[in-house]
This record gives sequence, C-alpha cells and structure tokens, in this order.
Amino acid sequence: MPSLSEAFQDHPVYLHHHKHPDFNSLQQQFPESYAWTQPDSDHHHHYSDNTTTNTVPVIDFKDPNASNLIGHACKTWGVFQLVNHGIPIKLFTDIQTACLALFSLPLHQKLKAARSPDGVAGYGRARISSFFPKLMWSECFTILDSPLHLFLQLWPQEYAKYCEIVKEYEAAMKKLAAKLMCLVLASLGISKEDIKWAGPRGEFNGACAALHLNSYPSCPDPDRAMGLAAHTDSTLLTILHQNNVSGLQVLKDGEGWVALPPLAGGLVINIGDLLHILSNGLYPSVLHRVRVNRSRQRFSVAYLYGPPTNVEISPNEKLVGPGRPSLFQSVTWNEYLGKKAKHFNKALSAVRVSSSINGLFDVNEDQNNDFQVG
Ligand SMILES: C=C1C[C@]23C[C@@]1(O)CC[C@H]2[C@@]12CCC[C@@](C)(C(=O)O1)[C@H]2[C@@H]3C(=O)O
Ligand SMILES: O=C(O)CCC(=O)C(=O)O
Ligand SMILES: [Fe+2]
Repeated sequence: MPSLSEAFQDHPVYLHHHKHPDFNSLQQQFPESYAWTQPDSDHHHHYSDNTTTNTVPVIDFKDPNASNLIGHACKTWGVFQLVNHGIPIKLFTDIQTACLALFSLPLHQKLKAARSPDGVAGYGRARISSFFPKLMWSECFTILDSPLHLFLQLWPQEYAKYCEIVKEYEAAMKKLAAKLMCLVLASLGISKEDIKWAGPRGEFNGACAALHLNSYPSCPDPDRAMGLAAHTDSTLLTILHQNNVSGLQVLKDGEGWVALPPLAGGLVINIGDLLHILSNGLYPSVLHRVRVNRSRQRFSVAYLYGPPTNVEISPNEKLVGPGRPSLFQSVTWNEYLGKKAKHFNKALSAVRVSSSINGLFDVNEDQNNDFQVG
C-alpha cells in the first residue's frame, strides 16, 4: 500500500520564494507580505465575527440519540463540537504542552525538521500557502505515524517524552475516529458491513491519518492578517483540539463566517471531502479558516483521518439509485491529495461526474479559490 508520505511526490510544493517566517522577530512589525487587505479597506466590515445567533451544534457523545444528532449536524453544517467523548483531559494538556515546546524553539532548530517540497511530514507553513499571494500568520508541523526521526532533530535529549505524548494522542484519536465513523455511517443508513475495510467490529484498522500541529502567534495587525486561509480538508473526517483561544470559523450557507468558540475539553469534528464523496454529496465538507488576534497565541491539533491510501472511495451504493445519480468518480486518498495539490479548493469539482462529462464546473466553484478574505 502506498503511504501518505508519497502523496505529494508528483506535486512538490516549493515555498522557497517566501522565506520561512520567524514570528519572534515579527511581533512589533507587520510586513506587507502578510497583509490580506488594505488598511481601512471595506473588507474590515466583513472581518468582525458574524453576529449570527446560529451556532455550530454541540453533541454529547453519551446521548442515546447521538447518531441522529450527528447526522443532522453533518447534513446541515458539516461540522459539530463533541463533548463527553471520554478522552482524558491530560492528553489535551500534554499535546498542547508539546505544541508550546515545539513552536517556541528557535527557528534554526525547527528548520532541522523542515518538511521537504515533495514530503508531508515536518515543520513548515501550510501547504495551501502556494495558492495565495500573501503569507499566512501561522506555522505548522505534520506528523505521520511516528515522529521519532523528526523529534530527534528537534530535541536530541527530550525527544522520547514528546514521542510518547504523540503516540498516546494518535492512539486515542484512532479509536475515537472509528467510533465516529460508525455513527456517521449509521446516520446515512450505511453499516460497517457495507465498508470493506471497516473490519468485523468497525475498528477501521487500516485507516491512515496525519497529525497536524498548528501555531498562530499573536499578531500586531490581526484585522489584516489571515491565520489559515479558507479550505476544506481532504479527509473522511477531522478531529480538532484547540487551546482556549478562539479563531476558527466555518462558512455556513446564507449566514457567512460563524465562529467556533473553544469548549473546555471539547473537540471539533468536521466532515472532509472524502466523506462528502462517500455520502454522494449529502454531507458537505465544511469550508473553514482561522483568524488571529493581537494578544494571545493559539495552538490547534488536527487529526486528519482517512481510509487506507489505496482504497477506492466512491458514493456508497445505498445512496445511489434512480433519481439519485452517483455524483463523484471513485478516487483513492492519495489520488485525491494529488488533485488537491493541483486544484486546491476545486479538487471536489475535479472529481465530480458532471464536470468531467460536460467539461463544466460547479456554479459555486469560483468562490472556492477566491482570494477574498472578508
Ligand atoms: C493528510 C493530509 C491532509 C492535509 C495534507 C496532509 O498530507 C497533511 C496536512 C493536511 C492539511 C492540514 C491543513 C489544511 C490542508 C488543506 C493542508 O494544506 O494540509 C490539509 C490537507 C488536506 O486535508 O488536504
Ligand atoms: O487551527 C484550526 O482551528 C484549524 C486547523 C485546520 O483547519 C487544519 O489543520 O486543517
Ligand atoms: Fe482544516
């Protein structure tokens, strides 16, 4: 089975035209290369958090009705917050401590574990940076399975302690993701028997995943900056832990950008593009972005969860029938990551049956690669 680390071999991303940021030296100044809007531009009106009263659903995992609630949240939002999931708080404090230790290292040290242009794992800026003319106010670190080699570079003495934290965190996320998959699929009328790689008890053992640590330093001009530009994840689902600093927003039809305030001990679960495909378009992969603020550094830990890299994902046959044509071609995760690397937010349209037959693109696709930040 090809590994996730090979996903970008044919689509290297060279970010050398912008130097790596040293945010420690940028605390006082705000270079124009990070400015997504003009000073006092009209966009400022759109910038303030939406005053909507509509909020992202919060779901109690122990609720006997959880599957229905999850189904409703996935269909209407593509995202929800999960509480009472049984993951010990200590795991969150540990992984957040690891984030702080990692991103506080001097830049030259972090660069010893830099991600290569055709690689997935390591330190750098978000891959999607290459699609934008402006820099994002963030840095990230991606881990596939074991971080041993990378952590040895970062912490020649203390690597073992941080490796252990990552190992425990990944194991807990893997279990939770499998449970969530069962509930999400059940809400679509799909059972684990319908998914070949689910395994007899729905353990989804062959699943692939990446752990993505994000740091958003405090910013001298947050209104003009962008922490992480609007994107969807290519995953089946993503499980995100944020420290107690807000910034994450999701785009809701007819509402605009809606903030997802951090809930103590809560997790954000969002649908990714592959589940959008598997659900034959019933569950939207939600467009999300991160804004930054003037005084507080924000950390987040995303567990990007997908199928074994060589498994073909296509609309489930239970969701296809007369009057309900299959909307997507079948695609493996690695193939899809390749499309994402090439087309970014137009990748879903690129695997749509209608667009490939007619050479047409979705009517709403133009907005998806838009540079607009409002
Ligand atoms: C498995 C992966 C999904 C991801 C690319 C990656 O190889 C590891 C990083 C992931 C991430 C996180 C930030 C947003 C995103 C679009 C990106 O550029 O890197 C996602 C990728 C994705 O879901 O497509
Ligand atoms: O930092 C966040 O809240 C979101 C991060 C994210 O979207 C990602 O890592 O894919
Ligand atoms: Fe994301």
